[in-house]
Formats: sequence, C-alpha cells, structure tokens
Amino acid sequence: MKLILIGFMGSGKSTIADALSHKLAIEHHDLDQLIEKQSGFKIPAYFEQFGEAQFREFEHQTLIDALELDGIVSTGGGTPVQDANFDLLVQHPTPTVFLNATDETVLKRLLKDDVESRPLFQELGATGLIELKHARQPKYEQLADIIIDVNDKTPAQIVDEIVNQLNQYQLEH
Ligand SMILES: Nc1ncnc2c1ncn2[C@@H]1O[C@H](COP(=O)(O)OP(=O)(O)O)[C@@H](O)[C@H]1O
Ligand SMILES: O=C(O)C1=C[C@@H](OP(=O)(O)O)[C@@H](O)[C@H](O)C1
Ligand SMILES: [Mg+2]
Repeated sequence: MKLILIGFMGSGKSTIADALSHKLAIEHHDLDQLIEKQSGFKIPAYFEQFGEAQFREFEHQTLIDALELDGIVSTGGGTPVQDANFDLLVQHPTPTVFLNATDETVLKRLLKDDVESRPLFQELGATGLIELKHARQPKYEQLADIIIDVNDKTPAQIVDEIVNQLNQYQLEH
C-alpha cells in the first residue's frame, strides 16, 4: 500500500505519517529524515551550508526515490510546490492526503518546536511564514485526493479519519 502526505510546516505530516504507519503496519519514509540520513546534515545545517536551491535539488531526487518505495511518504511543506515535484505528484497514482491546518494551528505547533529546526520559519518570521502558507495553499488543494482538517484533533483522531476516508476513496476508485 502507498500513500503521500502533504501540507504546510507544522500541519503534522511527520507525526501523523509515523502514527499511521504503525496503525497500518506499513513503512514510513519521511523525506526530511531521508535527506538528513543521506546527506549527513540536519535540515537547518543543510540550508546553512548549501542554501535552499541545493536543498530543493536534493529533495527532488529524494522524492523520486521515495515514490518507488512501498508505504507512507511524508513530504516537507515545500516539496509539492516545486514545479518538478508538483508534476511528479500530479501524475502519480498514489492517493495524496492533504493535512489542512489553520494559520493559528501551524503557528501554535511550530512555536512549541525549536524555531531553529525550520530554517524558513527563522528566515521569514511569523508574518512571512503565513504569507508563504497562503501562497502554497492552492497547490496543496490541487494535489489532494483527500483533505483532512487537522485542527483541534489528536493524532489518533486524525489517523482514524485518514483510515476512514482512505477506505471510502478506495471504494470509489
Ligand atoms: N494533532 C496534533 N495535535 C497537537 N500537536 C501536534 C499534532 N500533530 C503534530 N503535532 C505537533 O506539531 C509539531 C509539528 O509536527 P510535525 O509532524 O513535525 O509537522 P510537519 O511534519 O507537518 O512539519 C510537533 O511538535 C508535533 O508533535
Ligand atoms: O516548508 C518548507 O519549505 C520546509 C518544510 C520542512 O518540512 P516540514 O513541513 O516537515 O516541517 C523542511 O522540509 C524544510 O525546513 C523546508
Ligand atoms: Mg515533517
């Protein structure tokens, strides 16, 4: 079984994909974790050392490789909005689940994490980050086969909702 999770930073892609992979007893491939393992750099260190453009190239290659694997692929927030990745994902037959969060939810969750773990948050600040979120939203919506509202829900509730919607989606396709 295959599944792709997309959504903005802090929407919960990595967390939910991990929980879902346990529930469904399938593998989980997180693009950022794969990039960290393969490059030997943490994401902020990679941005600092090589810049965003080179990160996007690495991310693109990692996405190509991950789409060959079975299991759940959790993307980074910027992955699907890069043109080459968007084209890959739009053509790919795997169901794509968009974790849709409000501005308030992502800011609340990101501020609980270490701000330094997300270089774009550090660079743009809260106002710039929310502008980026609004600019990306149409791309997430275009790619989504299933949209899950992730506000004010526990990971377990979100996982159950994905499983239900996925069953429905598979019946219809
Ligand atoms: N449903 C949820 N409710 C509360 N906190 C959450 C939820 N999902 C994720 N989080 C927390 O939000 C932060 C960002 O989650 P993460 O999975 O890293 O998001 P993403 O991969 O989309 O950037 C983490 O601290 C995580 O524990
Ligand atoms: O939105 C983005 O451009 C990014 C999101 C991050 O992943 P998460 O969405 O998992 O935080 C990570 O790939 C990198 O910091 C860039
Ligand atoms: Mg993540």
